[in-house]
Amino acid sequence: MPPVIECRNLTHYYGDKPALQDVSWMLRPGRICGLLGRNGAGKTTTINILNSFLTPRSGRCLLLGEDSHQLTPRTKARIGYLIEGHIQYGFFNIRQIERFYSRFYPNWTPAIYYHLMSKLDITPRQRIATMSCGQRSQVALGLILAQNPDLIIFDDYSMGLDPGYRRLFIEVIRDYADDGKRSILLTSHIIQDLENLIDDCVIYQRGRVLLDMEADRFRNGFRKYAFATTPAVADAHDDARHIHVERGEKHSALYGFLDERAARDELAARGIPAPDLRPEPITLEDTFIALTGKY
Ligand SMILES: Nc1ncnc2c1ncn2[C@@H]1O[C@H](COP(=O)(O)OP(=O)(O)OP(=O)(O)O)[C@@H](O)[C@H]1O
Repeated sequence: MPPVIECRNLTHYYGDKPALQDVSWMLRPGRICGLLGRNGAGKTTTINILNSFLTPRSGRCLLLGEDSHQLTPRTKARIGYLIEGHIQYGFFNIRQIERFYSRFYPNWTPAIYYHLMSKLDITPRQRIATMSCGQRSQVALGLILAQNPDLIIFDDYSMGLDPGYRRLFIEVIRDYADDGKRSILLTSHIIQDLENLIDDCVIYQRGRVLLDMEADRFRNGFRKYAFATTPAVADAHDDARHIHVERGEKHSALYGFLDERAARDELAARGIPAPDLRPEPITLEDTFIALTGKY
């Protein structure tokens, strides 16, 4: 099966400042992919190329096999985007906007929309402009899901959502992709939300792909080992091998795709004694911070 999204050697500059440098990755059909990275890493630039707001300096993106800047109407109808700003038509209420949108989409499925709306604490006549930020996001989500797209791209869906709405959003997305036929790309800084959602992750760092792998390999393979700090311990970051040593006051840590034996060998090779080395549990967010840095 051909990829649903394919970014090929994307390079983009704003003036003479590089934002993306030779970035390549793909989203396979039926998968949920998290595009992650610290502030300014290049995620929105990529999304803007995908939705053809931006033309890259070089390289290209294919969406459902077509160039992202030359999508046919048929292919456009198979893609839903949730980008900042959500809904422009704030003067409608939820019923009016549903009727308005329904005319543009051949596969429109109102039940998906109204199911989600039934979970919101709003009155039927309430205008979208008077709803809270989180409620407007849910309306936007409902309007996208009702289009029944094969591919949905969410840029920073979590902005302004409280934990309850974030949870609802995640559950709705998971259910939507449950049949394994729809594909989803999302960006978010709330890494813990993605822990049990994403199948794949692509992590950017300063406009380059730092890591691109199945989330299970990432979740299960990346480990943290703690050991007592001694004078021999110094901070060290080997981005190419994804190995990091963090010196703490009393306890230090080694992070990497390493089993315990490889962790001992790694420290020994660095001249760091660690007789008390022990594995410690690690979350997806810890992993992200270990790989991309705290500051
Ligand atoms: N219109 C622009 N003009 C100049 N520089 C820009 C412009 N848009 C983005 N940049 C710069 O390009 C780099 C990548 O920005 P981008 O918005 O793609 O990052 P991001 O990963 O989406 O960040 P965030 O998580 O903070 O939204 C940043 O250094 C940013 O300052």
